[in-house]
Amino acid sequence: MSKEATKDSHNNGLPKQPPSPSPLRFSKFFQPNMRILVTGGAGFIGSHLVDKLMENEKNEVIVADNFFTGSKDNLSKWIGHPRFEFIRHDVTEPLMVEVDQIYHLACPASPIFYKYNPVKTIKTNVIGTLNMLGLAKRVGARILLTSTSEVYGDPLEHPQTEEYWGNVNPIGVRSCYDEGKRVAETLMFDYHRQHGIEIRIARIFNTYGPRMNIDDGRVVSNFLAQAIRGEHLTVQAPGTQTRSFCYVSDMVDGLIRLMEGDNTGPINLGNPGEFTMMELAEVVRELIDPAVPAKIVENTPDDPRQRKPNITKAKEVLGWEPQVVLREGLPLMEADFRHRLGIPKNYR
Ligand SMILES: NC(=O)c1ccc[n+]([C@@H]2O[C@H](COP(=O)([O-])OP(=O)(O)OC[C@H]3O[C@@H](n4cnc5c(N)ncnc54)[C@H](O)[C@@H]3O)[C@@H](O)[C@H]2O)c1
Ligand SMILES: O=c1ccn([C@@H]2O[C@H](COP(=O)(O)OP(=O)(O)O[C@H]3OC[C@@H](O)[C@H](O)[C@H]3O)[C@@H](O)[C@H]2O)c(=O)[nH]1
Repeated sequence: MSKEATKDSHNNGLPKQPPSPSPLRFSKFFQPNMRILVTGGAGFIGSHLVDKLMENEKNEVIVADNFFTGSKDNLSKWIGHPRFEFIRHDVTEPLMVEVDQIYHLACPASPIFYKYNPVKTIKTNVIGTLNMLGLAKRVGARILLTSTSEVYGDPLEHPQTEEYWGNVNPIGVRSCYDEGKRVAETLMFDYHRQHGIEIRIARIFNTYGPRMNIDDGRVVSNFLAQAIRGEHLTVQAPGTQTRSFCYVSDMVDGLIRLMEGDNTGPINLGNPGEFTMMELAEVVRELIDPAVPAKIVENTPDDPRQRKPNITKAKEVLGWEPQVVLREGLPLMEADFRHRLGIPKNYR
């Protein structure tokens, strides 16, 4: 690509050519085919993504994480591996590394954590994404943002397609997260149009699986931990609100396909199986302990009343659809939770 092409601010309305990869990425003795940065790689989805990327011997993986909700335990098997590197880093600060791809996941995802310090959450989404885009621009890397179904807010269109612009409260207690992700998407497209950065955007719907924080506060981890401990399940009112739950291995597969493919997105990634929270509680009771009751408790403001992805686009452009249904995925997560809680099956 000529320098002129990058300078051309008109370019017939088309995005600019992507910048060339930095030659500095070859600066080490080991020359991977792909040097990949995963921000938020010590978290739930990030650590499963790292496991999958590390399966490919030609990949070198660098994780940057500040451990706000992530944990070293999630990456323990890779510490010391020659193709793996960990950097304790907050994405609200600039990062200088030479990489080919950036999976940008860093952001607290559970409502209790993202509401805990909302100013930090929005800084993470806005300044953190700006920093990662700046890095992508400097080194010529392709960058994938894990956006969220929360960009649809309390959706008036159901199921949600990527064309739906959403119904979001800009000043509510969830706005630091959902508006933060909306700005992050805007930044991604502005860098793409203005600087030719290669971007990918995944809109992730509720994802569950092993390694979620036990006290994460999200509904699947809460219900499982409660059922295993023999405590009542806390169904937040009214209990008729719906979500669609995707198993983490399916999500990781979708993210890698998106990164490797040609489509910028945004693309919905999620499992279209839709459940009310009452139904989810029933499935958990049935699988784990029918003796534990489900109780209705108070909800928090602006809780979306329904959510289900339309995944036609993911099927068409990525050849992707989830393989693991809820009744298969929950027992896999139960085994991990029992192990970590030290409560074997048939304990009580
Ligand atoms: N799990 C889901 O259901 C879901 C749904 C939609 C979108 N997502 C998105 O996927 C990504 C990962 O979610 P998750 O469920 O694995 O959450 P998680 O909380 O387990 O992981 C987030 C990781 O980001 C790190 N982090 C947070 N702020 C940071 C900062 N300022 N600098 C560096 N690291 C920081 C945390 O320490 C953690 O390791 C997030 O971007 C989230 O918004 C998740
Ligand atoms: O103990 C609980 C926790 C939650 N809930 C309900 O379960 C539903 C799901 O709540 P969660 O906290 O698991 O997650 P939410 O769907 O609200 O948000 C999630 O959406 C997608 C991602 O971006 C994030 O992971 C997170 O923001 C809500 O209706 C909530 O009211 C319960 O009934 N009981």
